[in-house]
Amino acid sequence: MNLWPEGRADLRAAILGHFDAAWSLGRLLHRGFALDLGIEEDFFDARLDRPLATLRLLHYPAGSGQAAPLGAGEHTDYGCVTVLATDGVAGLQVKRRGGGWEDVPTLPGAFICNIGDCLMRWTNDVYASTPHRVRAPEAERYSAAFFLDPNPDAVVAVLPGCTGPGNPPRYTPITGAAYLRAKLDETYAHRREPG
Ligand SMILES: O=C(O)CCC(=O)C(=O)O
Ligand SMILES: [Fe+2]
Repeated sequence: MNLWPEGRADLRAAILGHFDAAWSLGRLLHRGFALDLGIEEDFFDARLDRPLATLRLLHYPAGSGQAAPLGAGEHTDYGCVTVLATDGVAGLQVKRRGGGWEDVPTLPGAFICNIGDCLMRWTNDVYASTPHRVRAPEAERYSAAFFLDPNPDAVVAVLPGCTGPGNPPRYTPITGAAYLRAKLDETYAHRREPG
């Protein structure tokens, strides 16, 4: 559900416009992924046309001197791909496969695109979701993260080119809706525990 501030129709239009643009970019990226994975270029189109997508608008207060060292702890995103726009204030770091954190540079006009856990599952770990975190920024920081999960009824089953002799599927097929529900249950399990 969207809650909009009153009297700011311009904000609503800008945010909905950004949502649509990020969604289009996400689908376009999937055309590239499909070509890379050796499947039909439009394979993901019909699986991302009613997606479980979220645009999260984030604000990090200036953090230097605060007790909490991080703006966001280490995590991977759940979905297929995340399209992130930032205001250019540094803070985001990605973890290299070999370990070690690296600052993500700001390129004016560019988005930061992260592979998420769902695409990792779909590709049988051929693509890896990127662990990342946000350092408490020196200055106030704004970002907008668009998370693209598949359609609720899309079946996320290991893609044909990502499995074969000696490389069995590591995951069972699951619908987009069941996948996201399981991820959210995992994340918020502590909230349901008694006490
Ligand atoms: O604010 C950022 O740069 C990243 C935010 C993020 O990783 C997330 O919301 O999942
Ligand atoms: Fe993230």
